[in-house]
Amino acid sequence: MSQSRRNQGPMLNFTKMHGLGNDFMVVDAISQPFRLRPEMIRELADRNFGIGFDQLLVVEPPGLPDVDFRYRIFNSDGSEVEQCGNGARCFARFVRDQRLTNKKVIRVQTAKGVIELRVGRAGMVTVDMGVPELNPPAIPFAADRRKDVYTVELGGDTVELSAVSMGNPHGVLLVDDVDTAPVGEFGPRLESHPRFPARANIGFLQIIDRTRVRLRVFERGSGETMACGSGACAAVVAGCLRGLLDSRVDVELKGGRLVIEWQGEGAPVMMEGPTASVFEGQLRLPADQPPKRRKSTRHSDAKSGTNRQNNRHRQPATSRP
Ligand SMILES: N[C@H](CCC[C@H](N)C(=O)O)C(=O)O
Repeated sequence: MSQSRRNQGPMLNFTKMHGLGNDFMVVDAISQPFRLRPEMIRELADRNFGIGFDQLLVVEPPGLPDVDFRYRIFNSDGSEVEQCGNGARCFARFVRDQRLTNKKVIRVQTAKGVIELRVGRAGMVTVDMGVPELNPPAIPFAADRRKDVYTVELGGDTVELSAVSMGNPHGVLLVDDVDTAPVGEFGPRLESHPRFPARANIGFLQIIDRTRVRLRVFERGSGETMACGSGACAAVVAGCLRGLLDSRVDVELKGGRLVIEWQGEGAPVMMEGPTASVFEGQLRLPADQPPKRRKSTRHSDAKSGTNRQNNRHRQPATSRP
């Protein structure tokens, strides 16, 4: 066997998806061996030299009872994070497209808890994003007590922002017009501001009226994206805490619209929006990725009790050459 063949690892099947232009590489790590190092994720995320994506989403077998899958999320800088709202909707579509389940209500374990995904018609998915966390230590955000609006020193400037966790940390600033907001200047400086010890996603929120807003988000670990689902949730929470929004809000992002509902403190934030599957691909992993064979887990609908297997999308995971 040639040297080059010996240096080649297994093939990896993936699907490219997006939620309002926030785009993802999605991998079924149940049916095929998968393990990537952060530098490999950064290479694959590169829009010139790799596949190009904002986040990598990985489907794993559940680690908890009464949960269908585990959902791991990696930013384009290789960092693993706790939540991705647009990704959660695409996750629900992916596991059904790949016949890993035929359930319409899917429970998914993330690094920070369990979220419930409800598949609707025409690619629409509703996600229960959980109860927002507002206590500074849990966000995490450095503050001596919880406030609805904090003043943050930023070099010679000071900015007012709300701090919210949707499982992942967000800072939300009010702006008059998102088109002229200082996203490129303040985004990176606030993303890595010392008061956000785990860094943060930074939302720039323009209130149109009590039921409509516009939003741009400079995402932690990925930069400005076309849309941010958890950011839309955090922005509506911030607007409600300031008494500026009703409980159901249309959030206009660069890539399109999400509908966010929040009934107030202690209630979960509900997010509804579209999903899109763009293409399926294969790549060959480097040889130093020893396959960890997992037993294949097929999920069946509790009612039908049937397992549907689909090889339509997937080559059998190749063993090492
Ligand atoms: N950049 C985020 C993860 C992706 C969130 C976003 N794509 C969404 O739809 O919620 C973070 O580091 O917390």
